[in-house]
Amino acid sequence: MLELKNSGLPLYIDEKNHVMALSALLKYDGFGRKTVEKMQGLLADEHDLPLDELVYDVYRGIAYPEDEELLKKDDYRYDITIIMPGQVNGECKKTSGHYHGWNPEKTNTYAEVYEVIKGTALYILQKSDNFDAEDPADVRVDDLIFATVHEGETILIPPNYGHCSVNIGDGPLVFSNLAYVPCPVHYGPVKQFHGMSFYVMVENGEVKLKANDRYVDVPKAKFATVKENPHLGIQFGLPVYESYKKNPEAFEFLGKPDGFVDEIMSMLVYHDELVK
Ligand SMILES: O=P(O)(O)OC[C@H]1O[C@](O)(CO)[C@@H](O)[C@@H]1O
Repeated sequence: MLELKNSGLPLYIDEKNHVMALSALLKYDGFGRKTVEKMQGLLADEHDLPLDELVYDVYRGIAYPEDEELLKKDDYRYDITIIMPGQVNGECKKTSGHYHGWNPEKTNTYAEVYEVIKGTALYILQKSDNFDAEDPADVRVDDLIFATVHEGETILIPPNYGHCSVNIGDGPLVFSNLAYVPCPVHYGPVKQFHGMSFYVMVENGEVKLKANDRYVDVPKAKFATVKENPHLGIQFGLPVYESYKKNPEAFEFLGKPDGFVDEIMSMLVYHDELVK
């Protein structure tokens, strides 16, 4: 068992099967598992799929019992996702991908915190102002960012961006999320197009992006890494769980995205090409 030290919590991963173990000091609400079978309709190449192969596990609602009241008051939830290593017909293992719903004012959709605890993540961020169009075929992508996040770093998923997490490392990808519980989650606009606007493949050992032709007029992709922002509670080396406990007010942007969009976007650092 390997301790997931970057989480700041007593969490462990079995190095053989990548299943997580939690200390009895922590409580958690439940566990969800996605196999290749459940990812059908979202993958780049669906010929001869290894249906039983594991893609990712999500452990929801992790907390120390004494922190439950704080999390409940703010309406936040702390979860851990483990995306397995490897590819499915050449495509890196990934989550389903979804868009968050609007805030009550319909000015912005909700943000989310993703902290990479182990491995390397590529987050596909695609902005769509009409992700909830009556006819999902009308959905257009207005901006596209591939953000690479390394172990020990954290990304804020900006409001208004659909997102999908991809494991581009050699081992398992373990990341936590701090999310606003009332946030609606929309899977339809991603499923309609059979995934996000690009698939992340491995060809001859190299990570390659493959356009999903079902989308039209996708803007030129941008490539990014991330930087810290202590004002929003994000300091690399300080686990998100601890940072939240120390200063819960810093995470106000989760439930109230208005007024934070530019600051969140400014945490992305742009590059000319995909960062590995
Ligand atoms: O399979 P789903 O529902 O898209 O969930 C995958 C991801 O979304 C989250 O629920 C949060 O956005 C994570 O816990 C998880 O990584």
